[in-house]
Amino acid sequence: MALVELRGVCKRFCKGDETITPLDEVDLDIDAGEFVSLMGPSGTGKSTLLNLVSGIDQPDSGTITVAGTVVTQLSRGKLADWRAANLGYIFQTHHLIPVLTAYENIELPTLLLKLTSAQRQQRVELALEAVGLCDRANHYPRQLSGGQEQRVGIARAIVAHPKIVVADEPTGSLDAETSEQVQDLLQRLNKELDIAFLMVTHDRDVASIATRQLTLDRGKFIETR
Ligand SMILES: Nc1ncnc2c1ncn2[C@@H]1O[C@H](COP(=O)(O)OP(=O)(O)OP(=O)(O)O)[C@@H](O)[C@H]1O
Repeated sequence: MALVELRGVCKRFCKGDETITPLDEVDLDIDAGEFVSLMGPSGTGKSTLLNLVSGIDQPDSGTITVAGTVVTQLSRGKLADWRAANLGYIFQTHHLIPVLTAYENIELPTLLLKLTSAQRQQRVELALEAVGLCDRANHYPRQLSGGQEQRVGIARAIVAHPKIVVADEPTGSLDAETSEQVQDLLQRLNKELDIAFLMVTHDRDVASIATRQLTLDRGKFIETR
C-alpha cells in the first residue's frame, strides 16, 4: 500500500452560478520516501490538493488514505491529533509566531503529541540540527534572515518525524541563492530522514529536484517525469 492514496477524489467549488472542479475523479499514489513535485497554472487546484491530503479540507467524493489512516473518515477532533503526529506543512511564507523564539516556534507542534519534556527537547534539538540552526535557537523571527526563517518553518514541519511533508511553494518568496539552499535542504531531509514530500511549485528548476514530477491540468494529473 502506498503512503498516500487518493481514489476517485472529486473537489468542486461553487462561485456564483459557476462550478469549478479543481480535482475531477483523481487517483494518486505516493510511496514512502518519494519526492513528488506538482506544477500547473494558477487556480488549477494545487493548494486544494495539499489541503485535502492534510485533512484541512474534505473532498466531495472519493477517499484519501495517508499512512494507513483514511483521512476522509476522521472526525475534526481526531484530525488535529492525526495531523500533528503524521504530517508536516511548509508554507510559502513561514507563518512563524513573532513573539516566540526559533526553538519555541519549532516546539509548537510537539505540544499536541504525548511526549515527555525530555523527548520534546530532543525532537526540537534534532530538528534544529537537521536545518543547521542550532546557533539560532534563541533568536526571534525578526532577528533571522528570510532563509533562516524558512528553515525554522521547515524544522517545525519535520519536528514530529512525519512520514510526509506537504510544501506549498516553499521557495516562492526567496532569492535565487536562498532558494537553492532550501532546495538542497529539502532533498537532504528526503534522503536522510526518508520523509516523503509533495511540493507545489511554479518553478521548473525547483520541480526538477523531485523524483517524480506531476502537473495538474483541468482536474487531472499528468506525469511529466
Ligand atoms: N474555499 C473556496 N471556495 C471557493 N473557491 C475556492 C476555494 N478554494 C479554492 N477555490 C477555487 O478553486 C480553484 C483552485 O484553487 P487553488 O488555490 O487550489 O489553486 P492553485 O493551483 O493552488 O493556485 P495558485 O497557483 O494560484 O496558488 C480556484 O479557482 C479557486 O478560486
